[in-house]
Amino acid sequence: MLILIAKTIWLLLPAYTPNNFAVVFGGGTPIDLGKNFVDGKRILGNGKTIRGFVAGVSGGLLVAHIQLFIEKFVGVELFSSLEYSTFLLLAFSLSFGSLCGDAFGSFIKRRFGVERGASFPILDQLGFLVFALLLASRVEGFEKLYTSEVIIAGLILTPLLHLVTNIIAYKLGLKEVPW
Ligand SMILES: CC(C)=CCC/C(C)=C/CC/C(C)=C/CC/C(C)=C/COC[C@@H](COP(=O)(O)O)OC/C=C(\C)CC/C=C(\C)CC/C=C(\C)CCC=C(C)C
Ligand SMILES: Nc1ccn([C@@H]2O[C@H](COP(=O)(O)OP(=O)(O)OP(=O)(O)O)[C@@H](O)[C@H]2O)c(=O)n1
Ligand SMILES: [Mg+2]
Repeated sequence: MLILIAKTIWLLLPAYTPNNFAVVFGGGTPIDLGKNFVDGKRILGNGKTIRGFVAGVSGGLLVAHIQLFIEKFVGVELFSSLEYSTFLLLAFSLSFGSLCGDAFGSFIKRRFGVERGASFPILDQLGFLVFALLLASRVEGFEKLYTSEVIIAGLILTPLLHLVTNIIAYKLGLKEVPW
């Protein structure tokens, strides 16, 4: 069970850490350039910035490469079981998909009139992961690594990890809210 948990977190880190890097390095021009949707509300809001998106995807790719190095060092064969080009596509799909899912979550929250920064349970905790996995599922060899056990474990673990890391971020003064 512990192996499955560690394997799941390991395999999902390239989808998790973009959110962390976005918090740390985000800010500046919003992705929606401050514009409103047809309903008169912001498209995404000020919580989704271009710098946060770019830093987040880059951070996810960086973490994935550190993981690849660690795997080769300790002799674990997960990401390192893939051709490098396939690994790169998988890491990019997870990172890019994660922040696209995060942005889509913001789009939905704005449509419901939920203020930027307000909590929207389930969507906040899982939206990014669903997008990341959907995009990554198109990559050859995905199902070899992301088995149904890993995906189910990820869907259960992620809300808990999301809560814990948001509380850590709030305590570190990186976020105004602990969610
Ligand atoms: C390279 C390797 C091997 C590991 C690097 C992992 C890494 C860089 C972890 C840092 C993640 C962390 C704990 C950050 C805390 C402070 C911080 C910057 C938080 C900011 O993010 C908060 C929040 C923002 O998301 P939001 O926009 O949706 O509100 O982040 C959301 C959290 C998630 C999406 C899930 C995050 C979960 C993790 C990053 C997993 C944490 C890793 C462990 C508990 C260690 C387990 C590792 C192994 C090998 C089993
Ligand atoms: N593409 C992104 C995603 C996140 N962030 C930064 O990370 C913080 C936390 O992200 P999140 O909780 O997803 O955004 P919220 O501020 O809660 O905005 P929303 O209500 O739209 O989710 C954001 O405030 C923002 O500073 C960013 O700059 N760019
Ligand atoms: Mg939020």
